[in-house]
Amino acid sequence: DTLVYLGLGSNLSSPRQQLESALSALKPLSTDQQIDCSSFYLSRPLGPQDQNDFVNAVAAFRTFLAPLDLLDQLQTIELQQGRVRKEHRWGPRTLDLDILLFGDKAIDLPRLKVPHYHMMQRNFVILPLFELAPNLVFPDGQNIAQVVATLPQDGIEKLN
Ligand SMILES: CC1(C)Nc2nc(N)[nH]c(=O)c2N=C1O
Repeated sequence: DTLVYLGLGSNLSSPRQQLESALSALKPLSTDQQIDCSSFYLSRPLGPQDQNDFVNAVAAFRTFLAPLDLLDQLQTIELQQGRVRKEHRWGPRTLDLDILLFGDKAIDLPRLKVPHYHMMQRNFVILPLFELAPNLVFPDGQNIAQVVATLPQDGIEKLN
C-alpha cells in the first residue's frame, strides 16, 4: 500500500461539516480504516475575493488504490456531497478533494498531476501538511520546513 496526502477544501454549505463527512467517506479507501487529519484552517480565498473564506485541511492515509482509481473515488465523494461541475474554476465549492502526494511518485497524466501543481505556493495546503508531516521531504528533495519559510502566513488561521 501507499501513503497518500489529500488536500480538503470547502467554502459552501457548512464547510466544517463538509470536511467532517469527507473524512468519514474516505475511511473505506484506507488500508486500516485510519485517516490522520490536520487541524482545520480558515483561509481567505485565493482567486476571486467575492466568495466565502475556505475551510482547509490535509488528510493522510494508506491505500491499495492506484492513483486514477483513487481520483475516481474522490470525485464520487465530491459529487455525493453536492459539488456541481458547472462551478467556476476558481469559484466557491462545496468540497474539493485534491491528491497532493501519492507516496514519492511523480505523476503527470492529463487527469492527474502529482505533486499537486500549485500546492507549494498555497499556505492553506502547506501549513496543514506541515502540521501533519513536519519532516516531509518532497519528491524533488525539498523539505517542507524550507517551503513553509517561503510562504506568507497572513490570511489564514488555525481553527480550534
Ligand atoms: C478557488 C481556489 C483556487 N481558492 C482557494 N482558496 C483557499 N483559501 N482554499 C482553497 O481550498 C481554494 N481552492 C480553490 O480552488
